[in-house]
Amino acid sequence: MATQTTGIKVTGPMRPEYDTILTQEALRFIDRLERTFGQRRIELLNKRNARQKDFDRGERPDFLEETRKIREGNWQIAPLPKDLLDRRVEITGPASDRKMVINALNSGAKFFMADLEDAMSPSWDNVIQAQINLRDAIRKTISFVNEKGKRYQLKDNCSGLMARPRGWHMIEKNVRINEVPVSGSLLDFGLFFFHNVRQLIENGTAPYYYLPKLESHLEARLWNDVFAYSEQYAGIPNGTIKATVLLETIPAAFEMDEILYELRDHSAGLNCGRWDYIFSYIKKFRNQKDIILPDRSEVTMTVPFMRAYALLAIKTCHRRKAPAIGGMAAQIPVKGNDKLNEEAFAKVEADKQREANDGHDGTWVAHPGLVPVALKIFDRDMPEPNQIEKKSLEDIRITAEQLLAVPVGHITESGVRENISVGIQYIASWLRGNGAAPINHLMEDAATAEISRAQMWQWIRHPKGVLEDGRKVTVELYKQIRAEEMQKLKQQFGETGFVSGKFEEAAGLFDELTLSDDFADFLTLPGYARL
Ligand SMILES: CC(=O)SCCNC(=O)CCNC(=O)[C@H](O)C(C)(C)COP(=O)(O)OP(=O)(O)OC[C@H]1O[C@@H](n2cnc3c(N)ncnc32)[C@H](O)[C@@H]1OP(=O)(O)O
Ligand SMILES: O=CC(=O)O
Ligand SMILES: [Mg+2]
Repeated sequence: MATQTTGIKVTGPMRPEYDTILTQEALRFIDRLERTFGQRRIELLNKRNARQKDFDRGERPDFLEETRKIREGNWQIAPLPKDLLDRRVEITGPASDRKMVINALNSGAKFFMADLEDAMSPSWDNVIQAQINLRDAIRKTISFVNEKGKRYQLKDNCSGLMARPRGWHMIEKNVRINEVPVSGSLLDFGLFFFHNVRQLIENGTAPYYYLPKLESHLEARLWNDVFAYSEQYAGIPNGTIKATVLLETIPAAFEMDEILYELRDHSAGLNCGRWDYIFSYIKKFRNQKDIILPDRSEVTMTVPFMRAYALLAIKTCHRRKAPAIGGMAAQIPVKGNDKLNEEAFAKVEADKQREANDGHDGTWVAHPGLVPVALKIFDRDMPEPNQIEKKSLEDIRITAEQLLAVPVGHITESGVRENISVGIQYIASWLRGNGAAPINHLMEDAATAEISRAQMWQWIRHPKGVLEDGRKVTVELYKQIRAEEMQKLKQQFGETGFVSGKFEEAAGLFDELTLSDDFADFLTLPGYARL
């Protein structure tokens, strides 16, 4: 690989093994990426801000006139490599948790999406431990011994691997060039690529990624250019890297074709990231007087705007011969309560059944116990490796109005309580270094917590933020319910657990996110300053 002296510096602590990831050569590559692409990243983030101002003035997104030719053209993505043809079940989990990485790869899922994004709190130790874990997993040397002496290692036939780097908005403050933090996305992508590209190719696969939170095809173009540059740097053919874009923001829903087109040499399709998508709907339209969402529990995949987006993703992908992967049901197994457990499994099953019927080519699960549930449905209803040829959805037409349709529903006191309590509990977990948390028997990650805090912000300020019993959601009501919910948490966790669990700190951040008139783009931005 090329050499060049650099001004890149690691300012985070170096613990055992960190020097095997943060090598001079790897840092040189990150330096090249940052110097080549860093400025474009900032410009694209500025474009997001400008677009938000349009939405705040009442504008609604629509399909772009300037890219009509791409939407109407007859092109396809490059043929998929053999191991990406069948993705019927993918399991996800934080890449920093060594035991979980092994369990995920042994789970029977086709792929493990190793998360360096919303299921992983980006503490320095998590960021580097994740890279150590993935490097060892790819070389099949990974092992783990738990407190009882149980040894974990990989089975012979384990899942394929995909990595999800942080989104374009995140920085890595512990690696700097001329004192300026590098992009979290480029660091995560780059370290994984640098250390594993050769080994992955030797294993008969390649570097595969999931790309989160894209808001436009120009952001996809930036990723594509990063991929092409990296392939050249490593001396491997263009198109070796493959990436699945998480279709999880409202503006991106209007640019599905364009995103696939930009990445056509590197595309492995789209995934319906439902939780961020709901968050994006609230965030983008938070200042529009006719748009408001009901309780989080009522915004399911069957409400019209969510349904429209999933169907459009399948239709668009299949027209371009790309896979359309489904999303994550929040239910996880419930230990020690058969009835609740059965209900949770039934909900996941219904979700996966809907996805298979609609034409998705595979789906996500949050827990190894759910792999068989999703497998059973896709094995039965998708005997072929995918449904790209079978489900064109040609007769379905999705309009801009359908993508934006405001769902009807209720805002309730229990919805307010749940948002406050779950939001604070999740942020506390995140501040403790754990970005995926089971709360009230549901999987919570940064995206689900974003919904909770964004709803509170909007309900307080929006004229229609009124409870079904007629009370307006106000700052006073928020403060009263927050105090009551904090009291409950104190009782539940005890005085010591409450203090060590960082609940006060989390509530402070939740207050800031809810009460400040400036809506924070992501909770992980002020959160990261506290890590
Ligand atoms: C909106 C989005 O971005 S979705 C994608 C991001 N979200 C995620 O990736 C969440 C992934 N899921 C998880 O992290 C976990 O399942 C949680 C946090 C929700 C629940 O975790 P736990 O409470 O530890 O689950 P539980 O106690 O049932 O674990 C039982 C076993 O399953 C394993 N396990 C649980 N979830 C996973 C997983 N996703 N991958 C691999 N193994 C897992 C545990 O390691 C544990 O193993 P052990 O029996 O060998 O000790
Ligand atoms: O990343 C997945 C989501 O639902 O958000
Ligand atoms: Mg997401």
